Amino acid sequence: MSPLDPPSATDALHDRRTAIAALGADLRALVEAAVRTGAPDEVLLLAAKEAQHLTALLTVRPRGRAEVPEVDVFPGGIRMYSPVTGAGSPLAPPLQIETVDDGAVVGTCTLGVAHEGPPGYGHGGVSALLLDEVMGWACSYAGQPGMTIELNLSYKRPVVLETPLRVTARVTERHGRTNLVHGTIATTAAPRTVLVEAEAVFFAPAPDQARALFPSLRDPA
Ligand SMILES: CCCCCCCCCCCCCC(=O)SCCNC(=O)CCNC(=O)[C@H](O)C(C)(C)COP(=O)(O)OP(=O)(O)OC[C@H]1O[C@@H](n2cnc3c(N)ncnc32)[C@H](O)[C@@H]1OP(=O)(O)O
Repeated sequence: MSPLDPPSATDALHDRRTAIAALGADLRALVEAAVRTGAPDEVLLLAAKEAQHLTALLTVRPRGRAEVPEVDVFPGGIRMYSPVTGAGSPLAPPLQIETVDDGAVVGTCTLGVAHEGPPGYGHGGVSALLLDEVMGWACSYAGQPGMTIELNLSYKRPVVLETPLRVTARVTERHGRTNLVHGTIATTAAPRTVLVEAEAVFFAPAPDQARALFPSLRDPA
């Protein structure tokens, strides 16, 4: 099975993922509203109280720092709370891994004002986040899920907010457990005009290293 194919889910798992995604979508709308609001101070203070109430509501059986959520398929699969692809994460655009195009992994997303760097444009660190993720997927797709050990970016043109983006990555060379990966960000409307280009090195940990790094995984090998 390709790491891009979602595994079949039970009804309970499907329902849980659906509920997580619903909360994530509303939290993202809330974050975007919060960074754009012109509401008066008293409304901000009222919203802060409501946010405290929501935090208390959700602070029930929180998972441990390194615990892999039951709803996830790790590595190389669904990660509901990923800050990049996670449908349940208020931090994620979220980026959708859509297709494998001639050996390259392609993801799409649209950045909001919450991801702003220069006014009207995406933060350079957010571009790095998107590329790092899709480049990691390219390694998984090539059969070696790994961790980034080097990431170099060239920012050629600013990344416009509220514009559908296309992030691509492909493994260009493999040396043992090390993969060299090339990635780009463009708009979906002009996929040949590269806005950001990246070269990265990923390392696929050996089974012993993976066990030490991810002790909560059942079979990291
Ligand atoms: C189950 C597996 C799961 C995989 C994870 C899926 C994540 C999915 C999430 C995706 C999210 C997106 C992705 C993320 O966000 S990943 C998060 C960001 N990345 C990290 O946190 C990685 C931090 N680094 C490490 O933990 C260790 O370095 C690792 C574990 C990777 C290797 O450990 P260690 O160093 O002890 O192993 P080794 O001594 O055998 O070296 C191995 C080779 O690597 C070379 N080298 C090492 N470091 C560097 C460096 N800085 N620059 C250049 N090269 C470096 C080294 O020379 C050697 O090469 P060679 O001599 O063989 O040629």
